Amino acid sequence: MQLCLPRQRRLDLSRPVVMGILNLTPDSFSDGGRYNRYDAALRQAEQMLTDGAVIIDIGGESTRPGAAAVPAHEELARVVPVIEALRRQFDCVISIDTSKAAVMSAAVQAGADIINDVRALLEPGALAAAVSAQVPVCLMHMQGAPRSMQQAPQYQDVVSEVKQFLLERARACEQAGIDKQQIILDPGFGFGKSLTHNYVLLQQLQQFADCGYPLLAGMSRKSMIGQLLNIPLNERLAASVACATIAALQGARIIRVHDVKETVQAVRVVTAMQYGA
Ligand SMILES: Nc1nc2[nH]c(SCCc3ccc(S(N)(=O)=O)cc3)nc2c(=O)[nH]1
Repeated sequence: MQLCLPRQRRLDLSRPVVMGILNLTPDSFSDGGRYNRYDAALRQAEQMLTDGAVIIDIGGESTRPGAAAVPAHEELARVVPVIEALRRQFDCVISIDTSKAAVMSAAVQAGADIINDVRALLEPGALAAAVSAQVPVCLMHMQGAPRSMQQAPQYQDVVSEVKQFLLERARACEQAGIDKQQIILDPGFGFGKSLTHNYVLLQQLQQFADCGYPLLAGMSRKSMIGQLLNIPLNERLAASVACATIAALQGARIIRVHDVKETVQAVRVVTAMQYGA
């Protein structure tokens, strides 16, 4: 299980790897101007790489519940300079967390290696942009849109409906010319799912891992932890590591987290148990 990256590089996914989250939205950095945010972002990326992150996931538009849309020019201004700097300074894998075709193209041009789209390439021009970019793509399930997705999530059978959506999107990508080996699937924890929906997806995660595509799981600090334990964002480390461990045990190959150091340690324990110390 390998992804083919630009510049003849490859990413081996025969074991789970940790993806560190680099949020470039203004609300995610204690305020300072654009340069302070840029500088802080590079320092945070370096720390995550030191802590063992294999992929840095860069996002310029918040997709948390209730988030407002960000215009393409603003998203570009946030992500392109950071991708260029990371590409110059580190030999890491960079993913761009975006749904906009223009941002996908510019980000890959600037040095991004993977397109991570929470809208599964359904936005106008996104599929064509991903095909042209010739990079791996992560297709994630979301019910509704960030502004309203958590108001009343509804499913007859959350596992089969999410799985069916992902397989349909994967087929569309393959028919458009994206190689099957370049497609990653993701059930989208917290994106139009109730607490119960999230835990049923987590309980049945092996079914997604068995679909024939590498699986990405992102539960770090999300409401499936906050609502369950009634604790604030900065107290969700232990339960986030528990979620990461459970996902790795069920075959997830990319674990998307804020707390890289602790998650790398937990994933290392899982791989020692599964494949030998
Ligand atoms: N592939 C992939 N990309 C992602 N990008 C993000 S940003 C998280 C936005 C958010 C925050 C909080 C909640 S909530 N209501 O569960 O607390 C939902 C969504 N996440 C993911 C994810 O999972 N996969």
